[in-house]
Amino acid sequence: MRLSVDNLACRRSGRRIFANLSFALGPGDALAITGRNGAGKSSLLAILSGRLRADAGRIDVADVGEASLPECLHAVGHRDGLKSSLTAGENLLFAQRLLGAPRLDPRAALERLGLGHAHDLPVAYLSAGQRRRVALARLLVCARPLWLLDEPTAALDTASQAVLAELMEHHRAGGGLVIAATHQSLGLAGTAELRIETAAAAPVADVLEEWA
Ligand SMILES: Nc1ncnc2c1ncn2[C@@H]1O[C@H](COP(=O)(O)OP(=O)(O)OP(=O)(O)O)[C@@H](O)[C@H]1O
Repeated sequence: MRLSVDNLACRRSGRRIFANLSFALGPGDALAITGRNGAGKSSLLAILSGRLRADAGRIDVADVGEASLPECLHAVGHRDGLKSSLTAGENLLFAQRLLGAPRLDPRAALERLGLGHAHDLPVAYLSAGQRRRVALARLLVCARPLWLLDEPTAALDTASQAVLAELMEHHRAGGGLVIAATHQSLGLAGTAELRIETAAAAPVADVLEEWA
C-alpha cells in the first residue's frame, strides 16, 4: 500500500488547527506524528480514518486494488472501542467478523499481547492497560495494511511497550505501514517524524464541524 497526503488542512469548530501537511508513505514505513497538546495529531488520524472531513488537501492511496482507505486501516485510539459486557475474546471475534480478512484467532492474538487468561473475562473486569492491550489485539485478528495508532503506549507497562514495538516491526517487515500520534519515542528504527506546529490563528465564525 502507498499513501500520499498533500497540503492537508484541518479546521474544528471554525478554528484552523493545521494546514499544508504533506507526506508520503510506502510499504514498511513508519511515521510518528508529534506536536504539543491540541496541535491536531488526533484530528489528523480522524481525517485519515475517514471520521473527520479535511478542510483542504488530498489523500491518495495506491496498490490496494478496489479498497477504499477506511477499508485498508486499523485505528486504535483513546477510546478503546470495546464492549465492556462482552469478553475479550468476544470483542475480538466481533471485530474479526465485522472487518473481515481474518488473521490470528482471538485467543492467539490475546496470547501475543500476554492476555491469554483474559479471553473469557468481560472487558469490564480488565485494567486500563489490559483494555488497551485487547484493543491492540484487534490489529492481529484482521489483516489490514495501515495501522493508525493514537498514543499507542498510553497505559502500557514497559514490557507491553516492548511487545507493541515488536508487533509494529513485524507488521512493517511484512510491508505494512504504521502512523502513530505520540509524545514519546515509538522505539522503532527508521521512523520518520511529522511535527505539527501551531497553525496561525485563523478563526472563522459560524462554521460547524464537518464530520465525514
Ligand atoms: N470534537 C471536537 N470538536 C471541536 N473541536 C475539537 C474536537 N476535538 C478536538 N477539537 C479541537 O481540535 C484541536 C486539536 O485537537 P486534537 O485532539 O487533534 O489534538 P492532539 O494534538 O491530538 O492533542 P493531545 O496531544 O492533547 O492528544 C484542539 O484545539 C481541540 O480543542
